[in-house]
Amino acid sequence: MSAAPDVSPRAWGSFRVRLTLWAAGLALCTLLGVGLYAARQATQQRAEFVGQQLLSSARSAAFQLAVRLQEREKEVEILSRVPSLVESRLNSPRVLRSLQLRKEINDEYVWIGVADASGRLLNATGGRLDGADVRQRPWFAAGLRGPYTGDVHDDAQLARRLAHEASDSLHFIDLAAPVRDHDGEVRGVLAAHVRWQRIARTVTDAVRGDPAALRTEAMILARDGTLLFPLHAPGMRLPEAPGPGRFGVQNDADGRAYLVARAAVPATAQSDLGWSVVLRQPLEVATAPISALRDRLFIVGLVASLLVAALAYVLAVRLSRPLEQLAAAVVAVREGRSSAAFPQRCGSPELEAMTESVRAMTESLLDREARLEQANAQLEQTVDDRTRQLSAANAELARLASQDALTGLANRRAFEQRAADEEARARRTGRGIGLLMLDVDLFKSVNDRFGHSVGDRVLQEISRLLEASIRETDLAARLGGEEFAVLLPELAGPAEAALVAEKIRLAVQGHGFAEAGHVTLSIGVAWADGHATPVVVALQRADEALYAAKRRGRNCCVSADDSLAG
Ligand SMILES: Nc1nc2c(ncn2[C@@H]2O[C@H](COP(=O)(O)OP(=O)(O)OP(=O)(O)O)[C@@H](O)[C@H]2O)c(=O)[nH]1
Repeated sequence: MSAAPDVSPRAWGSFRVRLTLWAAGLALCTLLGVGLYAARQATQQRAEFVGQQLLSSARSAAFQLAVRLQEREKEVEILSRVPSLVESRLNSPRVLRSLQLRKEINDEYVWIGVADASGRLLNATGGRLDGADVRQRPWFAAGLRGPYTGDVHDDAQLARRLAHEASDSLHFIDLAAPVRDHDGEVRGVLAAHVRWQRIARTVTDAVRGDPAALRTEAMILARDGTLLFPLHAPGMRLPEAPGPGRFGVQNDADGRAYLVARAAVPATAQSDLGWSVVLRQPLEVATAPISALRDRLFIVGLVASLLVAALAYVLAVRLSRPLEQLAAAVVAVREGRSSAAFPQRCGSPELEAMTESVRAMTESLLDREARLEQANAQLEQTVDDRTRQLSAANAELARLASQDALTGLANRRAFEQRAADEEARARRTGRGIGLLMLDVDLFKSVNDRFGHSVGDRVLQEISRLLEASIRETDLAARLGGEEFAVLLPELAGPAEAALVAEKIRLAVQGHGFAEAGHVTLSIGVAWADGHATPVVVALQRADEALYAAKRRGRNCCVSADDSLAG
């Protein structure tokens, strides 16, 4: 037999909690899934947008850097053609004055000097380099041929001589232009060293002005990809920097992700150094608005999930309550309680249909059970009746088995049974049993004269006389035909038995039979004490005494002892 289902409140509570958790979890997963997908898309678009902005800023910074460099190139080229340099001696104070004025106008120049065509420095701002041999300087050889712009280089010796010690001040750009006389003959070379830091700062200034460039780093790369600016890590290379005019996402050596945009610095009128400006911004900064949006979406999703959970709980309660009532009603029916109450309102047609079906099924089962109980009760009543009838029939059978049909007296079998019982009692009590054997005298003639039926009625009347003559504790029996016997238990002695016999004889003798007149009895009397004379023997003796009475002329009582004596 299968176990009954658990319909306890705990089970229903678990159902509600599970439904609520499923709904909340589903809502949270859906919202998070959609939110994360949307945030991912928005992050990509934001990165694209910011990348374009960075690229645009990089292009602008590269252009400004080119303009700045070109301005310096133009200044040196113009300075090489001023009248003082064309006309005066290159080592004259006038030339020095022109150089110094030029340097004072723009502090990007760290040094301006002029060398003669043989490579000897004749005049220079600061005066410390005068007379120096500059033939090995790249700017000198190039400056003899035409305007020259050298790439960024460090010059510790120059810096020391100019009393510059900061590392970012050790880097310079060399500009040079030939100094010609009116005939166009080269007289010397004008050279200027520009502080690279000042030139390069153009790109940071350009980026700093962009409010969107939060935590944006500006860099300048040489043609070979090495870092020219800033100079805190000279010689550094950006890993997989995008090509000029492009942007992308890169990780630095520490694994931090950056949006990187690279723009080529346009060539100036006299130089093409192959620089490029690189701007990079941490990806997390670039996509910070999306991250904030994602966080807000997460909170909104969480709140929405809680709302969905609350709604799901209300729904679960509404769904489970009628089911709970239905289950309780079914349990009440199963336990035979009369308090089974089916839910009245279920909230949905399906549940109401199911409730109605269960109610109808229950009523049908209860009706069948009642009818079965009624049938059982009827069956039990019938069985009881039949048992009673059977008991009565058995009792009747027992009675018939122990009773003489004609006279209603005990029959031989009942007499012998009773005699055996009394014999056992006599052995215990020591009181004897009187036994009488009786026979109707000349009964054949009664039959012959009045008919057999009159004879029967005579036998019946004699039986009543016998019963009337003895105690209730005595027993009269018809042994067969016209022969009777009487058992007289608990007598004091054989004399008492003889007295009873005589009493019976007199009663029959004195009785007037309606149809047959007078009838007499012959009676044999014997005594049983349960020890020396058992009942069987006493009956034998009584029978013999009866025959003795017959022989003496009938209508008399003969005791066994007398008969033996006679
Ligand atoms: N009506 C009637 N007669 C019976 C019944 N049983 C035995 N008898 C008759 O009783 C008679 C007995 O006769 P007997 O044995 O000759 O004895 P008796 O005529 O009584 O003579 P004694 O006993 O010598 O005095 C028989 O005629 C039996 O038919 C009975 O149940 N009813």
